[in-house]
Amino acid sequence: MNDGAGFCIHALDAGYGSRRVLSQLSLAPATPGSMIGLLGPNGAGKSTVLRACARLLPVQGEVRLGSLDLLRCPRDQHLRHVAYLPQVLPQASTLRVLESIAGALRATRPDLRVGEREARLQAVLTELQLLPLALRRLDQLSGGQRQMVGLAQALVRRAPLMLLDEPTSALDLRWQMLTLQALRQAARERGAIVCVAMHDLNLAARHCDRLVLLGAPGTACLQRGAGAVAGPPWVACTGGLLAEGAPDAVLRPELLRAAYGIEARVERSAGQACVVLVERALSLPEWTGAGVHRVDAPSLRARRRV
Ligand SMILES: Nc1ncnc2c1ncn2[C@@H]1O[C@H](COP(=O)(O)OP(=O)(O)OP(=O)(O)O)[C@@H](O)[C@H]1O
Repeated sequence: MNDGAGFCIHALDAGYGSRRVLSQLSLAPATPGSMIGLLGPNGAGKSTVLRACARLLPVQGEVRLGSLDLLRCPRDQHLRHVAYLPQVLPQASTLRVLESIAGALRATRPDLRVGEREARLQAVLTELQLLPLALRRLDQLSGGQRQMVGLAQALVRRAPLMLLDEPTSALDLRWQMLTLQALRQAARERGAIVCVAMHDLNLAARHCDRLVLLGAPGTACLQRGAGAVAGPPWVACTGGLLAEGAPDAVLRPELLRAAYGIEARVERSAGQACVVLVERALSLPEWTGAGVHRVDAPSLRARRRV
């Protein structure tokens, strides 16, 4: 399915009305079969990157999958190539799990024969161990169970590019592991490119080939200057791309401090994966220094009057 096409984001601008969230964001190209973890604190813009690539926001810049221009290609082409899983859980409707996954596949791949659709449905339910829930109604599932159904709706499409927004946020440890194994498998066996926003740094370190770390807008950050490839020397900047590269190049105490405002140690597991141990949250002045946006009481009152 994937013709060897890399995923590129170049000079991407995106935001909401007059609020600019991403400014000239460029990332190193991702190769087929790779898994990229999108990291950063709340509000850094991870969802905005994914929504921009899913064409859910007005954006400027370039997003390509090989030769395909994902921002301007016909909608059906985009649907065929990109599976997007939003942060919100599938709606708690009276649909059965099986119907909701089948419906997602039918809507996005009407070209597939019935037999192929059935085979994919069976495969995804088996892989995610969802068979016991197949005939249950969505409005009678727990939050984590519905999150797994959302993941199944995305996986069943077998798109060459998968964009997933915190797919493990509501899951227990076993389902977290099953989810990441299924994504890894999609990358390894089908050559899919998987881009996943996450808050669990240790899961990201263990499963992703490459990490992209975004900083909170309005905070003082460190960046390697133009290109922001992970590694010193760091220079001051505000928000945006802090670092990208292999997990051990990105998960470094000074970068975690700049991005999240935490003091952390980074150690190695027996399998040599990075393990982040958070010691404490920094106070705002410690974290942001002079870069913090302060809103004093008079200016807040003045804004309320407008
Ligand atoms: N619909 C919206 N309208 C206006 N501003 C928005 C909207 N959605 C998000 N934002 C703002 O855009 C910025 C980036 O938000 P985004 O949801 O991309 O962050 P995130 O990194 O995914 O955060 P989180 O980890 O909390 O999900 C934030 O400052 C947020 O307040």
